[in-house]
Amino acid sequence: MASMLSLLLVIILLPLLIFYYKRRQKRNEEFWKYIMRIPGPKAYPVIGCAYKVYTTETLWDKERERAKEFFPIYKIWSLDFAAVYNMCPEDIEPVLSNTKHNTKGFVYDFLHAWLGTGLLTSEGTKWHKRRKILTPAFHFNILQEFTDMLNRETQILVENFKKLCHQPYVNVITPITEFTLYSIGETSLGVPLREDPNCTEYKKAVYDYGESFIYRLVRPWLYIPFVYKLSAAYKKNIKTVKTLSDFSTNVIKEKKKIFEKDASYSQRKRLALLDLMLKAQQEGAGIDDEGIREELDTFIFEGHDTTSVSICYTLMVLANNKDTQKEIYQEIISTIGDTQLPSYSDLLELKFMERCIKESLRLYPSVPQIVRVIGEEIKTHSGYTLPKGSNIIIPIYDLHRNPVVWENPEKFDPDRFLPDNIAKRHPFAYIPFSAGSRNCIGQKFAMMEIKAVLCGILRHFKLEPYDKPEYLKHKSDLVLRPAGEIRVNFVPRK
Ligand code: HEM
Repeated sequence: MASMLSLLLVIILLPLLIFYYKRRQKRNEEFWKYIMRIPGPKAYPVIGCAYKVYTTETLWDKERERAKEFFPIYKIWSLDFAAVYNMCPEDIEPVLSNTKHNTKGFVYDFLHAWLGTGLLTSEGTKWHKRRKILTPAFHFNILQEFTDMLNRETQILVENFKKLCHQPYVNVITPITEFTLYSIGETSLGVPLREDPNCTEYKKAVYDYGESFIYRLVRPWLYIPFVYKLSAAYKKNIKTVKTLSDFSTNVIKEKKKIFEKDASYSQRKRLALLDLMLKAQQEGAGIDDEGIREELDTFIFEGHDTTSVSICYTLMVLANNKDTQKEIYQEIISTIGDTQLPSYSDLLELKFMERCIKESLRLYPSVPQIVRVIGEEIKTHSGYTLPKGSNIIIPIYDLHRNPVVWENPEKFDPDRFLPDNIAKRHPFAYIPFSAGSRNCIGQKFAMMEIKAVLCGILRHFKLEPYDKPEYLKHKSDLVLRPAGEIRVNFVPRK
C-alpha cells in the first residue's frame, strides 16, 4: 500500500517538479543571479531548501535559528519560488515607505478562502478605496466613544478573574481572547457577540485556520492550487472556512436588522466600522455584500486575535517584572484614582504604561512577520540586490531583537521608549504595527484597549509570575502564539 502511494506521488509530483523548474528557468535570469548571491541555508537542485518539512512547532525555532545564523539577511528558495528575510532597518525603510512595494507576498493568497480580498489581503485601487472608506471608523471621536464600552468589558473580565484567582495560576489566553472578541463586537461592530452561541466554535476555527496555513506554508508542492485541492488538508480547511464565514454572515444579518429598523441610525455624525460599511453600501459607494463580509472577517480576526496575544504576553511580562508593575499601578492610581473608570484622555496620559506596552510589543509582536513583493530593484545596506518581483519577509520578531540596535535584546526595559532613546534609533527598527501606507489601521484602537484592560486588571490584582519568559515556547501561526498556555498568578489587592 505504502509503495503504491509512493509511486502515485512520484507520478503526480515529478511532472509538476519539472514544470515548475522549467518555469523558474524562464524567469528573468538576473532575478536568480541576484537571489543566489544572498546567503542562505543549504539547498539542493530543484527542491532548493524544501528537503526538510517543518511543523507549526518546529518551524518557529528553525526560523529563529536561521535569523541568528545568517543575520541580517538570508534567502530560502524552492522550485520557482524564492524569499528573502531581512532584519536590517535601513533595508526595511525603503520597502515599507514606498507604495511601489505595497503588494503583499503570495502567502497572503492562502488567506483568501477566509478573508477574501479584504483590507489586509487586497491590492491596488481596491485596497486604496477600502482604506479610504474604513479610515474614519478609527477617528479619535469614535475611539473616545468606545472608552465606556471597553471599561464595561474590562469590568466583566475582572469579575471573571475574581472567580479564577484562587487557583495557583490562570491560563490567560481563554478569558483574554473572549474579552477582545466581545470588545471588537461591542465597539467596531456594534453587535453583542457575548450572546452569540457560536463564539467558541469561531475561536477554535481561527486556530484551525492558522494551523492549516502553516501546514501549507511548509509544503511548497501545496502552493500549486490544483495539488492543494486534492489534499486532505484542503478538505479539512473548507469546513473551517464554513464555520468562520457562517459566524460573520450571522453578525451582518443581525446588524442589518438594527440598521434597517432605525432610520436615524445611519444619519449619526460618526459611525463605527460596520455601520460605516452599511451606509457606504446604501449610498452606492462600491461595497457590496461580499465586500462587507470580507472586511468584517478581516476586522473580527485582526481586531481580536492580535490584541489578545499582546495582552496575554504583557500580563506575563508584568508578572515577571514586579517593580515595573508597581510603577504602572502607581501611575494608574495617580492619574485615575482608586475607583474611577478611565476616560479616553486618562488613557492617553498613561505614559509609563504606554512605554511598557511598547516594550512588550517589541519582545512579543502580535504579528511576528510580514511579507511584501519588491516592485522595483533595491540595493541593500549589506551590498545585495533585491530583484523586482522577489518576496521580502520582514521578521518583526527578529528585527525587534536585532543586537546592533537593541542592547541586551531579551531584557524587558521600558526605558528604551523614553523620547531621547527613541530619537537615537532608526525609525524602522521598531515596527509592531508595520509602517507606511499599509500600516495597521487599528493601532490606536489596540493601544487604547490594552491600556483600558491593564487599568482594570492591575487595580484589582497583583500579578505574580508562573511562566517565565525565558522558558516560554512559541509556534508559527498567523499571529504570535505560545506553544502552550500563558500562565499568570492573580493575587487580589486588599
Ligand atoms: C496589538 C495589536 C495589533 C498589532 C500588533 C497589529 C499589527 C499589524 C501589522 C503588523 C499589520 C501589517 C500586516 C501586513 O502587512 O501583513 C497590520 C495590519 C492591519 N491591522 Fe493590525 N495590529 C493590531 C491590532 C489591530 C486591530 C485592533 C485592528 C482592527 C480593529 C487591526 C486591523 C488591521 C488591518 C485591517 C490591517 C490591514 C491594513 C492594510 O493593509 O491597509 N489591527 N496590523
